Amino acid sequence: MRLLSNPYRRRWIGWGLLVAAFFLVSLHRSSTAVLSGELMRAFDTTATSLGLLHSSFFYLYAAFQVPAGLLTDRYGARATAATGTAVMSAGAVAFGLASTYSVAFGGRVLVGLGASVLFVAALRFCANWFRPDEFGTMTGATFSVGILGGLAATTPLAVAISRLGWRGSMVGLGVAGLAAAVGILLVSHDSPADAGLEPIDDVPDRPDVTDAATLKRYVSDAVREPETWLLGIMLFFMTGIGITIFGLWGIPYLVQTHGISVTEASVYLLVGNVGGMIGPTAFGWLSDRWGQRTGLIVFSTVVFGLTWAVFAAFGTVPLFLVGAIFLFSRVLRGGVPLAFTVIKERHPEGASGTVIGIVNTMGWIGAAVFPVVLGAALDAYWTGDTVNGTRVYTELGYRVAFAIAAAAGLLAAACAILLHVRTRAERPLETGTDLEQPTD
Ligand SMILES: N[C@@H](Cc1c[nH]cn1)C(=O)NCC(=O)O
Repeated sequence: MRLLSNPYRRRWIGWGLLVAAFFLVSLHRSSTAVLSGELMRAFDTTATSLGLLHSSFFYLYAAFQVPAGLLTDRYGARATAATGTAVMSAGAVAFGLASTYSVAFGGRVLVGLGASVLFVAALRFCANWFRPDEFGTMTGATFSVGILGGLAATTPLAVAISRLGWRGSMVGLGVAGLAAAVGILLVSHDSPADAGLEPIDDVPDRPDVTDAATLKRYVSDAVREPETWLLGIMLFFMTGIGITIFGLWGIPYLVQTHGISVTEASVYLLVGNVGGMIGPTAFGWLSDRWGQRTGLIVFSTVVFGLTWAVFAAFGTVPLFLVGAIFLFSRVLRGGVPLAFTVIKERHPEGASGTVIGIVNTMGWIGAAVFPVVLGAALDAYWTGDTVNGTRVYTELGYRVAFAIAAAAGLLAAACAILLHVRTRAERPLETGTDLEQPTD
């Protein structure tokens, strides 16, 4: 019981439940790769209808980031996250039990809708329970849990499917999500005061909820601020290219240019994702210690652009270097989630969810756009070769795709540098005070 009545312990349990639900979001988001064969057999789908089932999640997720932020600020992180987790989990159960494609599609739509609130709600919770000089670490740690959820959608999900079947696995994830929803409702209160607890030292007393008229003003203030667009455009490139290469074209590139198996290729992506888990938490922690945000974002965007420039320049990079580059570049890219910390710190406390939702939207629009852009580049250099009906792309095609990724990285770096220069004159993060200040 002391666990729940001590605000310093309670905040970790509340956050743990929220990120457990966010872990499920990431798992569902990436699950179609492993589920695809089963779904084709169960519903006799074409590649197009399977693609629709997969991509509908991303479109819904992107479209609902702003409403998710508004709901979180208006009704609180607890109510919004518990409802979202329950909707997502009911969708997973419906998906697992579906007897037709339409029911499965409806279930997947519910999963996407419910899932869309959890990242924003988890960060809004952190804004109310953690000090400003802890928020960078919490942003990074939340992001890292997202990467872990994506990892769970690979071999662990495949093992679960082989033991429980795809339907049993989906229903199981749904039941786990419903349990998380109940836990969030019981424990993840909007603030220490809302939970009836003593305040936490140096955590400013924040409004649990914001009224609708004030929220409208916050949205118009945010969209008029150039920094919002610089952060959003930077995330558009970074999330878009990252998700496209690590979620889609990375495996075909390794298989087709190095002649290795899909299983072997997936090990290199796994190594990259391990880096992707370490980087955000490490950079968040460093950022809080150093009182530095935008300089770290600049560093990460430059490393990102240079990484893809290496692949664009050399095409077939030796495999040991591929592993090393994937690992280190993903670690060093860990400064990017600080974008959410920066936007939160530029606006009033009651707008945290809304402004985080606004910039996150742009990242996920990138994730919808770049698979098509890089796919078109590969198709443009395709020479007509196929193996077992699958297109085999040329090394030149991959180099052009990587050159686009490098150019996207440079544009992201330009946004980050501009942001850094514009915000340099503002006061640095004051640690240990009850004031939140714009950083850098
Ligand atoms: N972990 C990220 C998603 C991501 C980016 N690159 C690979 N995965 C994340 O948490 N993004 C925010 C969200 O809304 O999921």
